Amino acid sequence: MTKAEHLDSVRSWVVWAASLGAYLIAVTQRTSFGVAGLEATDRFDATASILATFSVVQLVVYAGLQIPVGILVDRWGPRAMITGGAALMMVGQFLLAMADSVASGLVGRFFVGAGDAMTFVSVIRLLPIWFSGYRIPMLTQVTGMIGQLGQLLSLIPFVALLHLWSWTPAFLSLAALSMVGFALALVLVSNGPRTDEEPPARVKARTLLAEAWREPGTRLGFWTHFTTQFTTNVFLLTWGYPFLVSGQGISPAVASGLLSIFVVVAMVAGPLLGAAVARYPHRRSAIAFNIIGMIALTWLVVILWPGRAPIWMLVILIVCVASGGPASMIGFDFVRTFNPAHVIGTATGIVNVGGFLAALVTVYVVGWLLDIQQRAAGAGAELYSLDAFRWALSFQFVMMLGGIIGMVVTRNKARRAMALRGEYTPRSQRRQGNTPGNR
Ligand SMILES: NCCCC[C@H](N)C(=O)NCC(=O)O
Repeated sequence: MTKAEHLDSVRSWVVWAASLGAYLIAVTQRTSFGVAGLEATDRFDATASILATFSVVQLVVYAGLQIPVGILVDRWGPRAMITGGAALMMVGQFLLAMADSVASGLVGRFFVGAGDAMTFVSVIRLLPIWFSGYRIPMLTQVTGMIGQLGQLLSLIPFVALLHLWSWTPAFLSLAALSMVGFALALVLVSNGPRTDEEPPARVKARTLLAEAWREPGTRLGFWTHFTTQFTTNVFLLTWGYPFLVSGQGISPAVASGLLSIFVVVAMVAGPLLGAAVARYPHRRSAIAFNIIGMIALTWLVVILWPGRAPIWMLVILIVCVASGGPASMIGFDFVRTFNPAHVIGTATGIVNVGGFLAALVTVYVVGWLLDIQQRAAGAGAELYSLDAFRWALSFQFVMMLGGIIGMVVTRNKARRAMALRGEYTPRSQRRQGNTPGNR
């Protein structure tokens, strides 16, 4: 069979580069409020919990919109969603630039979270439209990896502008940056040539969702994303820094250095995993299980370590936890290979909820476990003691176990479905040689 002419063409690379630019800009918008925490405290006269509300609103909006966004990507195509997302982020940052009360600031952040939620799923949806299958695992990894560099735009030029020009002009420049993302998507991104596989225009959202969810490969992707990604988010978004500084007694400067290992691991592990998945597509779940095993084992060692763990052990822990981010992209590869083209957006949205949902639950429960231990210990007890962290962070094992059970059950279902289609032969029935292997 000859491949379609548009696949892997110059146009494909242009579309990918433009959509990647729009995603990188979305990550900049996503991370900009986090680096403006002190200025936000002044501007809104806010307490720590009000400040945290801004992040929670954004995360809840992001996770809550993944499935509707996935359905809309399948209905309207990725281009409309990326341009729409950039427009919403532009409005959100403009509102935030002008906001002088917590309520108006939260409305701005709501728009930013909504626009951000529309971008990643759409960019991932473009890959099977424009590229041959063997390239997609690597491009998926590189998309995730380069997109995360948007965080550097927040950390360096945006922080500089904030100090140089103050709140309103700095956030207005972010609104202008979203305009660049909007123009890139409008001019250079295309949904590709029409194919016979496109659904009738008015297919019901419920039908798309049911079709995507019924496919065990989608649920395998969801549980893979859920289990691999959440420890990374929990560490980076909330509990890693206090655990290192207050629990393990590491200095703030060294703790920040340790957190930067996440960027290095993403850069190295992303392409390695992309190459491994492309070369051994039938071993994707085994790769994910191995990474989850390494994360669980290193957490167990650190939690059971008598006293404070040595720094080399903390480095090993962070390297393993950080590899969960790139490993989570395997979830999207399951979506691509198990689903028909017209539900890939919806299925990608479902999968992308996994890691963020697990992180939200874990962040909350770990905080609650720290609080109740402090209350139980009586007045004056330390909130962030090492022993309190040991118990609280052990909750991650519960989530990991739940995720692993989900992965095993859905993998077996996916294999059974494939066996019925003649695409998979169980190990026990495999004769040497040419039988389809496992997923
Ligand atoms: N190199 C790590 C990239 C992790 C990306 C992550 N798995 C993900 O799902 N991201 C969604 C997003 O919107 O950024």
